[in-house]
Amino acid sequence: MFQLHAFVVPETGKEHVMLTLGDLDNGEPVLARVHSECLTGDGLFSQRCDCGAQLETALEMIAAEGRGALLYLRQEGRGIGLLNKIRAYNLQDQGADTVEANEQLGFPADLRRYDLCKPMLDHFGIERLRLMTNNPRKVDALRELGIDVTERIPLQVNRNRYNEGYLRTKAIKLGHLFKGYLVEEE
Ligand SMILES: Nc1nc2c(ncn2[C@@H]2O[C@H](COP(=O)(O)OP(=O)(O)OP(=O)(O)O)[C@@H](O)[C@H]2O)c(=O)[nH]1
Ligand SMILES: [Zn+2]
Repeated sequence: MFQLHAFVVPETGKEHVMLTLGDLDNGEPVLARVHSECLTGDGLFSQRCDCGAQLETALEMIAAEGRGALLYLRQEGRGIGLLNKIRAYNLQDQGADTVEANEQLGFPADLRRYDLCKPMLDHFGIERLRLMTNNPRKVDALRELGIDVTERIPLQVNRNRYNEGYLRTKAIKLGHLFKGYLVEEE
């Protein structure tokens, strides 16, 4: 049984969520997922990304350990918002990849920030994480905030014919670490 905690950032009014399970402030590194909002994948079962399956698997892994945390950050579409992500999907349907589509809309490839993770984790006395992610830039961003990421745990799920190109672009252009793509697992 997870506990849900809601946070609000006063400057933006954005509401974020943290799901927790077990005793988190005993000093042992916490199995954690820092997940960015994806309404289409997380809520509407879209198969063109890996978000929904990653969310489900992360929660299953935390449940299996009986201890962990999931930070659900409301930065849809790598920070460009839902409408712009749908515009980006349209451009991708016309041949652009996920990075080119962002650029054609006038955005950088990834606008996300992870600053708010620090006060959310501090609230529970969590200092060290075993982070479930394929994204080394996420690990770096958390470390720069002073969060001790003791381990990166791969979260490679839901590769299918609809998201093959998307996952490949993430490996080649965004540095994600996937087995079986250009960039091998370290
Ligand atoms: N702009 C844009 N955002 C996308 C696209 N596909 C998924 N997203 C968003 O990307 C975010 C998820 O990012 P990912 O790169 O899949 O994953 P990550 O969180 O950086 O890395 P992992 O921890 O390995 O999952 C969510 O906010 C999605 O809404 C896309 O084609 N364009
Ligand atoms: Zn997604």
